[in-house]
Order: sequence, then structure tokens, then C-alpha cells
Amino acid sequence: MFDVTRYAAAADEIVQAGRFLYQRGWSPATSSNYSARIDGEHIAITVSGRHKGQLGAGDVMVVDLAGRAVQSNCRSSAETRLHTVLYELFPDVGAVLHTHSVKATVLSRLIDSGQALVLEGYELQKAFAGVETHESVLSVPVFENTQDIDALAEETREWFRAHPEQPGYLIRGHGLYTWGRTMADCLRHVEAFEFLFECELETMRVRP
Ligand SMILES: CSCCC(=O)C(=O)COP(=O)(O)O
Ligand SMILES: [Zn+2]
Repeated sequence: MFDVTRYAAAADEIVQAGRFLYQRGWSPATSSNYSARIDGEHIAITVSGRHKGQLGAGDVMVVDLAGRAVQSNCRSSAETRLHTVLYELFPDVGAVLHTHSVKATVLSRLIDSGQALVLEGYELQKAFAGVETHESVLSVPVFENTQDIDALAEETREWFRAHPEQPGYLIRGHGLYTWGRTMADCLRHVEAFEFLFECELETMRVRP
């Protein structure tokens, strides 16, 4: 069982995040999904197919860390397992956001298969929790897109088990996943990634 007050607080954070991310153009149409931790075994997550700029409390449901719906007849996000593996892997993660911006989508298609996007030399890298200097190297893996979410979830589990300090990943032609200790941290990470993606794309444009 979960605490209803904590669920309500998590749902409210998700609704507010949806408004912000939709307004920024990073969650168009019914794309994207968001979650927030309720306790050690439960998360609040968006219901599948809902418009993320117009979320209400009824568009956020509870699942356990195996991805099973708790006290709801709704279908949770099709990508629920991509969220739950992160909560399983990192007990201090409190929120996970998945977005579908143009820049994340285009950049993910420009990185060679098997390669990661390497970010280094940017002062804004310090927006990521635990990063102290522009001299740090962030490695953003690009996973191939698939409709087999369970398989992709296991791929991400293995990669991040080996690289726990990295703050996000791309899915080719699809979008970004990032997380944080709090929803505010997580939103800051989305914003930082968007800035860095734009820098990378602009650098490729002027220096092909
Ligand atoms: C309309 S975008 C295709 C599905 C997707 O990638 C997504 O992020 C939204 O899926 P959900 O089941 O969470 O609504
Ligand atoms: Zn998606």
C-alpha cells in the first residue's frame, strides 16, 4: 500500500512538469512520460496516451517497481519499465522525465550506431548533479529504438549499472531520458540537456 498524500504530491509535481515541458515544445502531441517516486516500492507515473500539456490528477496513476498497476484500471505509460529500472537501480532517484524534443530527436539520429554523445568543455555541464567542472566528460549513450520496451529496459539497466554517474540517455529517433533526486533536479537536467544538444547541433552546422 502507498501513502495517498505522497501520491497526491507526486501527481501534482508531474502535472506541473507536463505544463512546463509541453510549453517549451519538448513534449509535443501525446509524446513523453513522467514519473515521481512515492516510496521504496511505488511510483506515480503518467497514464499512457494522455496529452502531457493538459494533465490532471486522473492522468497520473501508481505502479509498483515491477510496473504493475496499483489500485487503477488505467494502462500506465508504454515505457513504464524504462522508468522502474532507474528507480530499482538508484534508490536516491526521486523523478524520471522522458521528453521528445526536436533537438534530442535529430541529434540522436546523427550519432553513429554504438557510439555515445560525448559532452565536454561546457560550463553548463555543472547543471548536472555532482558535476563540478567543465572539464568533466559526460557520455550520453544512444540506444536503438524498439517497440520491445522490456528488452530496452534491460539494456539500459546494464549500461547504467556500469556507468551510474551518467545523467541520461537518448533513444535513436525517439527522445531523451533523464532523472534526478527531486523533480526540480530532473527538470534542470532536461533543460541542461536541451541547451547542450542545441550547442552540439550548432557546432555540427558551422563545423561539419
Ligand atoms: C505519440 S509518441 C509515441 C509513444 C511515446 O514514445 C511516448 O513517449 C508516449 O507514450 P505513453 O504510453 O507514455 O503515452
Ligand atoms: Zn517516448
